[in-house]
Amino acid sequence: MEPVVSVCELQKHYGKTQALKDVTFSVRPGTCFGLLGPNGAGKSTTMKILTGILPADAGTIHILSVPAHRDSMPLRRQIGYVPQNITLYEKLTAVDNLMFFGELYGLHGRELRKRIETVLDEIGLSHRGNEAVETFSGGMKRRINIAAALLHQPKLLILDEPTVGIDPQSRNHIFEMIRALKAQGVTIIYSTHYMEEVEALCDDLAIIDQGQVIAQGSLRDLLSRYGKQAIYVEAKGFETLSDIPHVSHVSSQGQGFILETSRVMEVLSFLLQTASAKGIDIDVLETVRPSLESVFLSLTGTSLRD
Ligand SMILES: Nc1ncnc2c1ncn2[C@@H]1O[C@H](COP(=O)(O)OP(=O)(O)OP(=O)(O)O)[C@@H](O)[C@H]1O
Repeated sequence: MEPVVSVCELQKHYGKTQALKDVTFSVRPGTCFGLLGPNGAGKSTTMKILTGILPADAGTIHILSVPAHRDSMPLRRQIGYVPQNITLYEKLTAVDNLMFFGELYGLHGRELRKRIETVLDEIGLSHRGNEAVETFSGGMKRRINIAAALLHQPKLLILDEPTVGIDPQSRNHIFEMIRALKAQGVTIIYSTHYMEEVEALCDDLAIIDQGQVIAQGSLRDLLSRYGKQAIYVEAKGFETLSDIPHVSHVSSQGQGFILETSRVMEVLSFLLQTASAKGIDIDVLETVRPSLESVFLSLTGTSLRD
């Protein structure tokens, strides 16, 4: 199947800062594609170029098989974009805000009112539609922003870090809404620096760091290609166990340690035997499945949380 979005060798400078260096990726129809990277990696820049807000210095973009130009209005109407910063009129009600955004997309009258009802229901805020946005929590405002991007029923929804700084309830609503949209066939591009969000939502992803895509593929592929299996151990006196065979990396986590290894069974058996021989009490010993954290670490040598 033709990709919904294909981005090829995108480059962007801000003055002397090179924000994007040959960014290339493609997004399959009806999937949720994660753009994962730390602050300053180039996620927002990529999204702004995709939506036509910023020009690229070089590279090509095809959206729905059509070359995307900044002034291509018919194409832009197929895209819903939720920027990182909330853009709402605080004094207006949620419905009046949505009226304003709907009219920008060329919707009017009964059709617009119906769409407003539907999107408010989809984001779980029907009961607050007639209240001023200034009375809403940050998470509720973010949900209204998402609703605004959905009024014109885009085929492609682009969300730039939609869960930063919001409450867990709004985050759950956003997750549910993304899953429902995907089930309706909408293609989603979702940027985040939270790995657990990519693991929960995305089919495919590109890991972006310092303006470059350093890996991309399905979540399953990346985990099996780069993810490390590991063991978590909590034991008083564990530090006295040096030189555990087949362990490639040790890091502390909470009360215990994460030992990365490709030979889980051998390391488990070594730990049990040595602890018993040295009289060390093991409080917790469990295997840890490969995570995007370990993918990022093995690709960049640093943690995404640094
Ligand atoms: N308007 C601008 N002027 C100058 N430099 C910019 C501008 N916008 C972004 N940059 C720089 O470009 C690089 C990429 O920034 P971008 O905002 O795309 O990253 P990001 O991955 O979205 O990060 P964040 O999660 O912090 O939003 C960074 O080095 C940033 O400082």
